Amino acid sequence: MVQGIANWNTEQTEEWLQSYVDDWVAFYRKHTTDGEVASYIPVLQEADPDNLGITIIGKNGITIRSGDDSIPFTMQSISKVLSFIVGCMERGVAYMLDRVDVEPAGEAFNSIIHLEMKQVKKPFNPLINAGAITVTSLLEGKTSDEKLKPILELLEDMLGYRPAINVEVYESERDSSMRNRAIGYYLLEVGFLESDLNITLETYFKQCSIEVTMDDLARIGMILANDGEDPDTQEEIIPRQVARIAKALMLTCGMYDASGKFATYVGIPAKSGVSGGILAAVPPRVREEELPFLDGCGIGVYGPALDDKGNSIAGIRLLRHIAKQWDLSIF
Ligand SMILES: NC(=O)CC[C@H](N)C(=O)O
Repeated sequence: MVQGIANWNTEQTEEWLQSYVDDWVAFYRKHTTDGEVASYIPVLQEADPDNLGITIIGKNGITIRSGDDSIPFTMQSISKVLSFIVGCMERGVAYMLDRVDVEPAGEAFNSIIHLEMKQVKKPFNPLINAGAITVTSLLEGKTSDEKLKPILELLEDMLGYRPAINVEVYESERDSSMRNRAIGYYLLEVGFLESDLNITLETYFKQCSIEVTMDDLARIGMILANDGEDPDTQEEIIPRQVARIAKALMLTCGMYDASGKFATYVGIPAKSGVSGGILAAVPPRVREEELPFLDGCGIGVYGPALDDKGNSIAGIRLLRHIAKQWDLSIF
């Protein structure tokens, strides 16, 4: 560690961190060839598999951006964190947790088997498709646009602008997602849905198609890391209890059936999506004095080449490296 860094100003610190991150992104970009872009939603196949980038937003406005940092992409499964948060804000935590469990499923994100085989009373968790579709059905509003509005408003509160829905991606998923329809029909049959199935699925496909950038994910991550408070304004955007449950879910279920490995080797609450995005929140804790500015930082990653679980292959390796180098694991 560099002597005296604790006394550096923001600019010096940024420069120092930036040089490391640039090297690491250049190195891990080569790893993108080990993965493949998602193809089951046809439009996602158009992404450039070589892309890799990261934004870190930390204390005192410290911002590190590296790699392909301005490419917009759709949230996909990352939106499940937001719909769950909005559900808790609208209905209350107890109402939501009565209807969706908080246990890792240990199956693929779009699995249906665990619902049937174990005859469960509620879906395993809000971050797999069965749970997320159930959560979407619990949101207030009669139309998909009414259900979606509070999600977009929450994003606007965090980001300072209201993100748009990528209509091409929405239509592509809507017209190809037989499996999500199958999950939806199963949920309907067992009585888990509280809204019309078609409206629920329409909302779910739209929330997955909300377009963001790595900077946006890093800001959301920073607010979650700080228990729902925007550290710049001290404003509470997400109730503390809800933000903490969201982080617990991200840590235990956020990377699908690779969540255990991610917790072990990276140790940061995170949520991925099949577009290649990763949202990560680094909760503050007592650290070596030299790196205080990374306490409570948010990280956004984009790398559309995925591993066989549906997580950004180079993105995960990059995060693992950064977490190790900078001691970011919460454990
Ligand atoms: N893992 C994901 O990102 C999945 C989201 C995608 N929209 C789906 O439902 O299949």
